[in-house]
Amino acid sequence: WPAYHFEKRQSSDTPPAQPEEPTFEEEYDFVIAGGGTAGLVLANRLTESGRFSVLVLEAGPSPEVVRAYESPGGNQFLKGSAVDWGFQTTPQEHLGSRTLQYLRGRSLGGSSVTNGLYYARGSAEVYNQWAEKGNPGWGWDTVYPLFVKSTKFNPPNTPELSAFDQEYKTWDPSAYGGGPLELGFQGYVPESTKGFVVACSEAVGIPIVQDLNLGDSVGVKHGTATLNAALRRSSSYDGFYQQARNRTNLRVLHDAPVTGIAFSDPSSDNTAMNGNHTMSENGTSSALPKAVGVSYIDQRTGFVRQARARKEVIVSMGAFQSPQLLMVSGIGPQAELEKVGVEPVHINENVGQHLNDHSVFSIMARANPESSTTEMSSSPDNLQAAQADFYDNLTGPYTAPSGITNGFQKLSAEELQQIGAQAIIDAGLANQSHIEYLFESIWYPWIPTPYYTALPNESYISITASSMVQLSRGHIMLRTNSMSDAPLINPNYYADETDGIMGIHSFRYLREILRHPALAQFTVGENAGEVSPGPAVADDDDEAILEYVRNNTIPNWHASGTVQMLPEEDGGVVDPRLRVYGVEGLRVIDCSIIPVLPDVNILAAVYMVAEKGADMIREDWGDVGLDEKRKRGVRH
Ligand SMILES: Cc1cc2nc3c(=O)[nH]c(=O)nc-3n(C[C@H](O)[C@H](O)[C@H](O)COP(=O)(O)OP(=O)(O)OC[C@H]3O[C@@H](n4cnc5c(N)ncnc54)[C@H](O)[C@@H]3O)c2cc1C
Repeated sequence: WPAYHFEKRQSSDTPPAQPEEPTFEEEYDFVIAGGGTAGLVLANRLTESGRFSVLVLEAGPSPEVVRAYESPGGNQFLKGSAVDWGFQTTPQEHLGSRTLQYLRGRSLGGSSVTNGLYYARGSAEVYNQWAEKGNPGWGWDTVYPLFVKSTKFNPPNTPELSAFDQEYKTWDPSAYGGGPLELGFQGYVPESTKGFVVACSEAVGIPIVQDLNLGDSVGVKHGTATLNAALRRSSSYDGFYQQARNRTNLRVLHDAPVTGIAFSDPSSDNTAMNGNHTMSENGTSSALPKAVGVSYIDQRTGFVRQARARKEVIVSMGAFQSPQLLMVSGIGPQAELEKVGVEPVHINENVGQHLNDHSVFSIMARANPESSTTEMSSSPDNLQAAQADFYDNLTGPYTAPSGITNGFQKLSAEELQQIGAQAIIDAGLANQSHIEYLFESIWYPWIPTPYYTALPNESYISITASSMVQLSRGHIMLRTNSMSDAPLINPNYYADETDGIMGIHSFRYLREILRHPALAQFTVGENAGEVSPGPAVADDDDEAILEYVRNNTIPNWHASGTVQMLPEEDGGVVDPRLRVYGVEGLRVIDCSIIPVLPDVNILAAVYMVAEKGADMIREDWGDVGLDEKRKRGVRH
């Protein structure tokens, strides 16, 4: 087992280093920058065989500083907490210049610790497109076993299943394996949720299906959640990290933000931060600069440290900070690097570009208190009672997030053409689901709406639409050359006209779902209880509908594509083995590499990307035969 160098290599009797030469205090085979969803999957898989040493550097704390993360009902307390980055977008040109809060997990486990708990894989067609666009080995048939491998399904443990449970809490056991990520169903389900499922089916024609995780993403059913059998969140921290944490070849540091990547320079024998100079590890010269380590701040001591990666640096800092780290380290668009005075290592105009995301907007309706979970959060007493129910008996509304029952609708080619959305067909997005409908048993989202003010003595439900074929693209740009400053985040929602067409169309479908008697029976007042927008927006007034959509849009939190896996000439930053173009020894493995957004929420895809990334790294470094070892019962 290779020894680590935890101590400073230099002592008083060694000659001082050249000024531009980093002092690597530690050495590992792999250094992973970012201990989030993907980062901790990699940490687990790369230390599994015992052949490699791995350092994970995570900017945020342990998630246990915000214990609300573990309970489904505690989800409402995470935004703005110590485990959220507190990002804001730039003013959104097509949303009335609104600045949006953009949530991102900031702890070990990253956004898998703070997300909405919904788990689904999307359509086979999407992954087949990943492959067709120049990424062999990423088609559905190849990646499906990796989805299975990472997950384990927990059947509901309620002794007597309700009618709803029996009808809609369904799953196909063959779609899940014995992996560290646990899946199951939320506990408490308000009756209105069933109304939503039936309304999706009868009003909009979305089929009720047994399972959405088999490669066909069209359908509606009760959602699969990242919950364990005790209804606690299963994140990459709870699953992948806990399984691996005692391995002696894994070192995980939280409160350790990465500040830059060190590169070797093939034309020189030195190593420097930001790619100025260096030599490769074994002294051989290479045609390309090689990532040889990272710098980071150890926040427990306040000291800046530098860790050497003998084999590779892996960046897993998510859609905003992965491209930011590449850029401040010298890989990015020329103008962007020049703007902040970063010396280039490799100019690639695609870094930070092509930001692809889903956004949502909702309509809200007054509801019977028992059909909603509004009351749970309406007073400290109510919340304490709900928490007691959860922690003492595992019952009550705190056993559920506010909503993870979603329906996915596919529009026919004729319908897309008829509404003026030919661009979606042209973009190759005809054979997948097009609109996601989400049910929330509360007022959602939490932003103020100019149409109605939620009142403390009323209960609400909300139904939400999200286009799964959004064509607008945004970007990430640098504010400064420091990782301490948040990047400029511009998702650019509704820049593309077709997104507006889809918004108007899905608004009308939302109303049809709400007005269907199966759901309307749980509402209070006229117009199926609709208070936002209510009568201010007529069914046939496209302009007013679009205005409403623009006023109520927030992110669906699926930012991706800023370090796309595509040929460089087609907009790519990483190749099909997730290696960054133009340099050696550097991969990016997280949501930022996704080249075509899945037609669903993207957590499952991120776990799959990390599983595949780990497989490829092990293959490239000769760590094969793992399955053989498993068969022989070798344990690590
Ligand atoms: C509020 C919210 C709700 C969501 N809901 C759902 C859902 O219900 N279902 C679903 O499928 N998807 C959902 N998503 C999306 C999904 O959770 C994310 O796409 C996915 O978790 C991203 O994984 P990642 O590994 O790419 O990034 P992350 O998990 O965000 O990990 C990146 C990590 O890098 C760390 N980092 C950043 N900068 C540095 C630095 N300088 N040094 C060291 N570390 C750094 C971060 O702190 C973080 O831990 C949601 C996301 C959010 C934010």
